[in-house]
Amino acid sequence: MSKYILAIDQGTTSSRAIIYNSALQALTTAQQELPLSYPEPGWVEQNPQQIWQSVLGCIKQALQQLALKPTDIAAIGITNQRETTLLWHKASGKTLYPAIVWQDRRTAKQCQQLKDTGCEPMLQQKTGLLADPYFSATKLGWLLDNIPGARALAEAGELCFGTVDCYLLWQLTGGKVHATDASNASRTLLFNINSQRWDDELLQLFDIPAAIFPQVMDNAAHFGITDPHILGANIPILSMIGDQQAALLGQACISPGMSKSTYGTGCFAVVNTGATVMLSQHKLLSTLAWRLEGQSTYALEGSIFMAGATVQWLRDKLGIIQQASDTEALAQQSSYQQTELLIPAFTGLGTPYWRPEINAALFGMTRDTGRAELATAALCSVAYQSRDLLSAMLKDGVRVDSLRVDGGMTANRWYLQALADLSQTPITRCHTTDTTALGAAFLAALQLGYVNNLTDINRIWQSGEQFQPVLPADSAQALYQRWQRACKALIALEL
Ligand SMILES: Nc1ncnc2c1ncn2[C@@H]1O[C@H](COP(=O)(O)OP(=O)(O)O)[C@@H](O)[C@H]1O
Ligand SMILES: O=P(O)(O)OC[C@H](O)CO
Repeated sequence: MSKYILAIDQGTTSSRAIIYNSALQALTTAQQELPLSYPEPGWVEQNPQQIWQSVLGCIKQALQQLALKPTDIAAIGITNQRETTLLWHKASGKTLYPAIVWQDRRTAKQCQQLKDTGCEPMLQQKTGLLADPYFSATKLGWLLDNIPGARALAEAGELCFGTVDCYLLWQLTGGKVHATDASNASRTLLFNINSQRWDDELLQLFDIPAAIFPQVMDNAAHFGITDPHILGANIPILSMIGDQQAALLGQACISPGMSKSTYGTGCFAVVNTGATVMLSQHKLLSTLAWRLEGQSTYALEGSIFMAGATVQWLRDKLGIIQQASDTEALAQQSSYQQTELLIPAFTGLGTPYWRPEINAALFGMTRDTGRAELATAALCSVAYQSRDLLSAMLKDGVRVDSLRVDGGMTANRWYLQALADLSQTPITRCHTTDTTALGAAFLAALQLGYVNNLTDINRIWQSGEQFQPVLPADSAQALYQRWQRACKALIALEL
């Protein structure tokens, strides 16, 4: 009998396929890096075919690594980078344009207009989100307005809109299923998280025809079966969930008040708020954590656009490191007290600033500034931004006493100590950095009946290393105040 679960984790910089046994132990991982392109300042795109082919390649490689046949897989679960927007022809499956990636801020002006015309409170009330180019709505509007003929085709019902989960489902089912899940839908700025529907008033506001929208399903459901031409078997797809919500589940944050922070390309701190939507007064996002059997669990989220991506910038643009892990040894040669301070607003600033038009800046350079100081500034910038998120949560009445962390950047022990020190918060690393895939696999297991309910995740989650703050609180406070002054100065510059 087939009993393995295959989780697809389609992240911003890489795709992964992980095969789990029925006890949800990860047996093998296959991974492929994915490039991003930056065709104009502020634009971030990805090739949809490359996304799909990398996923397919990883699935085949993972099966090969365990010498399994596709028929050995009982179910597939999908988790993905969220908000990234695709538009394709219903008949051919051909995309009309590259995927517009979540970090893209080409629609900053439209979002400013929404703010100027006083729409933001209504947007927040309906969707839990804010008027920012991060979300899918204005990206989709841009596609319809800028690709010749797209709007007419959309109105005629000949196009499909989808985020990456939806696009992968379409590909895996051979173009038979156009569906998304509630957690991904909740990141589009078009989905009403109270009524759990695509919102007509929002579709009108953003001028988007209803005909292009996918069906919205629970996070554990029968989404479809794989086309046998693709993998050589009919495998059911039984879960889909946005990567940050998947990590919340994979980190066993299933009770209200529990929180995690994932450090991949960006950083996303998410706290479970239970069955009620909690609207932030301090620029956090309210989002759907998951919907199971029609019952929604909500979350509060703080989003940082450049976490591990800042480390990639050191590698790919400055060329001062060979690989991301080199930052650890470099940072050991400097200290938090260094004068250099990096504000990595390479794709604008997210929570709590929401300033898509701001660019990055490096303050406090001296003649001695070198590789070590730049690496330290990069790592500390992610810790300071994390403190921004935790402070916003505290102002909203949510105290994070200790934080569960995961994601590629948490392989860096120096960074995790800096995070504990600069945020003055005890940090617990999960036994696996792949909590995202685990969340998706767990939901597929729930649908298969391998686990009974969400509390079973507590049997699977294991604590890894812990990091306690050792920097005195007043020193951390002084450093953080310097960070805040620098952010304020950069925003005030309006260059
Ligand atoms: N040892 C390390 N130190 C700092 N950053 C790291 C380290 N290892 C990986 N990273 C960063 O983690 C990110 C990859 O993490 P991952 O969780 O795979 O991201 P994503 O899912 O967004 O593609 C990269 O941006 C990389 O720079
Ligand atoms: O690629 P990640 O893991 O940084 O996640 C991207 C987020 O889903 C964007 O909202």
